[in-house]
Amino acid sequence: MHPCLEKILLNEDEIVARCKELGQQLTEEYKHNEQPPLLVALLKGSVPFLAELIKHIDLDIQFDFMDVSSYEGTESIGDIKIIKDLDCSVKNLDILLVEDIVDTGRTLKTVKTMLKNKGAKTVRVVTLLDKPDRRVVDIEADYTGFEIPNEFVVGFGLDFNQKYRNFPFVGVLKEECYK
Ligand SMILES: O=P(O)(O)OC[C@H]1O[C@H](OP(=O)(O)OP(=O)(O)O)[C@H](O)[C@@H]1O
Ligand code: HPA
Ligand SMILES: [Mg+2]
Repeated sequence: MHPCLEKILLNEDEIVARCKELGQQLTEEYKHNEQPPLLVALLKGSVPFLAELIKHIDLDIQFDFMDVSSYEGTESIGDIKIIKDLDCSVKNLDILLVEDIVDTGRTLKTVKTMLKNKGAKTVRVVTLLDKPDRRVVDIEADYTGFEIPNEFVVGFGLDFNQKYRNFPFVGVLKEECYK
């Protein structure tokens, strides 16, 4: 195991199995919709989750990316910066926002409001991880892979200072590696 890891919280098989369940659930939820949803994934953390999830959605979906940033190291800085906006319009579309983690909830709340203000018909959220103990704004995902305790996690897209996103599992970072 990597020397900066305390433990593995979710292994690859568990994550893939949960993505399959979520994909099947989303297929059911949207299959009678007028139009398939546009998946909007937030760079960079949600990329591995998006890649796994879409294999299991049996609909003619499309996806696009936004890049917003609010973290320096392990600290949420509160102020959400847009680094890259969507390439396409969301007007009258059913949007499924794809996140790796909902932590304080600030990113999700801000992006959800932005998409609604741009005329999205509906905005729902699917997240791989939810850390409810850390929430500072009132927001919940519609579909959640796993609820996790209040520990700083890395892997499957999640980073510490841009590192460890490529781990095929989610692990807890040792405090001595970031404090
Ligand atoms: O609920 P919050 O406290 O807002 O935190 C969650 C957000 O923070 C992280 O993104 P970050 O801004 O670090 O960008 P990244 O995806 O490129 O790592 C993570 O990927 C979520 O998008
Ligand atoms: O626990 C986390 N790990 C990595 N990035 C994050 N962004 C919010 N929470 C986390
Ligand atoms: Mg991050």
